[in-house]
Amino acid sequence: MLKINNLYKHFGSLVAVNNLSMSVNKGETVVIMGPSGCGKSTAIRAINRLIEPDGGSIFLDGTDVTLLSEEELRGVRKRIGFVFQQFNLIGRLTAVENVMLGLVMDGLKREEAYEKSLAALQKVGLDQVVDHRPSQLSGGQQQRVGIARALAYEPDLMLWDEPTASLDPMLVREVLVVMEELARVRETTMLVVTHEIAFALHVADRIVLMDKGSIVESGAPHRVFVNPVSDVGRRYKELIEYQLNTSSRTLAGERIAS
Ligand SMILES: Nc1ncnc2c1ncn2[C@@H]1O[C@H](COP(=O)(O)OP(=O)(O)OP(=O)(O)O)[C@@H](O)[C@H]1O
Repeated sequence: MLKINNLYKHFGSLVAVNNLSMSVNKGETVVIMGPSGCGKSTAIRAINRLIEPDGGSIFLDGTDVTLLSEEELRGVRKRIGFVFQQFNLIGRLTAVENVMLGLVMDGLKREEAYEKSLAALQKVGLDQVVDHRPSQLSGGQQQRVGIARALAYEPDLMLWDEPTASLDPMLVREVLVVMEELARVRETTMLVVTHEIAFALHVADRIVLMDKGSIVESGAPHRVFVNPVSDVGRRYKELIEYQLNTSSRTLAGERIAS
């Protein structure tokens, strides 16, 4: 479905993505993780050329998107759903109107756009609030509208760039549950940039770890986090062990201060 070869991107003297090669098979959920600033967002944004790569190729179903004209790219972008950290909803439109907007602008009849949008909102569990405006929705619900907006296109590939990063921690779970369900159904191939370790451990088919613009290791979550071969992998392993250990000690009633 997606094959990236030797992707390269620099900003002035800073090399943000260096010789990155990876692939995602149809129906797979692949999670990219790594320290802040290691190039995850740059890499994922290069796939639909929100960021123009400086080198390498990106094949989506055999088509190299780096070679497409602006018009051809518009067609390909419809097959790629993108969920950002910011929801970017339009405040004066209702949830369903926010989802419909792109479809109508792309020439779909209003009724058809409405039906598709309702179905997408149902998939993210928002069928009860389709007429609410963003200000009437929680952050988690707003992000689910953002997800529905991408799903309404029935994309072949969904790209997620830290979809929970701007959410109140109490609302993160509801978005992760929606993502988990989409991964489970496997209609959509997913490439996810996230710092949510539990999601990566539980849901990813494969983890890709980056550091300083390059992939330092990749593999099944259990292998990467239990037997890491990179410094970044070992740091994640330590973090998981710390979180598990402190959570279980606290649940057992053991606390530093009482
Ligand atoms: N438009 C830009 N102009 C200049 N430098 C940029 C630009 N976008 C990103 N960078 C730099 O490129 C590097 C990679 O950034 P990127 O956002 O891809 O990292 P990231 O791994 O997604 O980080 P985070 O986890 O904090 O979101 C960083 O050093 C960043 O400051």
